[in-house]
Amino acid sequence: MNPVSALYVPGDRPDRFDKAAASGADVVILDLEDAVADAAKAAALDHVTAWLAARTGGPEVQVRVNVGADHEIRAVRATGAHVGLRIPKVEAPEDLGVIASLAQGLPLTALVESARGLQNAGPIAAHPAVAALALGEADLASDLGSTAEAVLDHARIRLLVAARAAGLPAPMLSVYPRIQDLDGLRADTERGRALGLRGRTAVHPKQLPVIREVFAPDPEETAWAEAVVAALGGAADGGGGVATLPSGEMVDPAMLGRARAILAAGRP
Ligand SMILES: CC(C)(COP(=O)(O)OP(=O)(O)OC[C@H]1O[C@@H](n2cnc3c(N)ncnc32)[C@H](O)[C@@H]1OP(=O)(O)O)[C@@H](O)C(=O)NCCC(=O)NCCSC(=O)C[C@H](O)C(=O)O
Ligand SMILES: [Mg+2]
Repeated sequence: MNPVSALYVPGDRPDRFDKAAASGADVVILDLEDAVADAAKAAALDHVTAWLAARTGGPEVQVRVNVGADHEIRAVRATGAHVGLRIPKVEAPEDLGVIASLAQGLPLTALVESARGLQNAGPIAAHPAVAALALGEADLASDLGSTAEAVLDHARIRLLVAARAAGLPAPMLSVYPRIQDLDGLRADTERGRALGLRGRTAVHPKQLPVIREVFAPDPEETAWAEAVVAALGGAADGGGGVATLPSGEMVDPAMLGRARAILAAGRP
């Protein structure tokens, strides 16, 4: 199944690393950036690298490094752990040159968190070291001076288009910082899902069940996808053709890609 949930844990809270790994999140993000005060950054890097070096299994892990902190990438690389690197505040593909060479093949998730980054989302996504895009909505709102839903939706859509045009997966949604407001989390996550984003990053384990529920395979969508594949199986492989579903909907190969993606996303 594609990852749909990720949990941030501050790098200076090693007491929480194992909890995060056992939380059921598909991805654990060890944060060295904004969740860690400047005075604690060196100790956080030590905690993160020690944990990575000792780790023997568990969910996918990413490390969010600081802007310009090449030594952090070197230190993570030196652990030999196969982790992803989450690169904050990427504004242009040139920002990734040195990082990509230091990363030596570790997959990069580029965080787009500014107007300039959003303008350059296409070229950033096309950088060969970039495996995924993600939006940093809090920083973006500060840069734009707007928290309007329409502005946020616009940013989400632009990021989705940039990612898909570069052949990358649909981005996950950014964090929802109001931890106690699970109804608000659900509503906002459903809005993001309807736009086409897939999955969400969390800041607290209690947010994970809501995220998982919103991104669970939708039985109606799955039934539609199965019907499309059943109706078009032979015709599409043979180069085209139309069919009519029992519901009366006309379908042709244009719908087959989406149907197959829905079925693939629900498969373990
Ligand atoms: C937000 C928090 C500081 C809240 O911490 P706290 O008040 O201590 O939480 P609780 O008392 O409710 O904790 C209950 C139990 O859950 C465990 N817990 C809590 N949070 C985590 C976590 N993130 N990972 C693992 N485990 C967690 C506690 O240990 C308790 O367990 P137990 O004692 O066994 O009952 C805190 O949740 C936190 O630090 N969250 C992560 C914050 C973070 O990383 N932020 C940075 C990413 S978001 C961002 O940067 C924005 C982005 O860049 C943008 O621009 O948009
Ligand atoms: Mg940010």
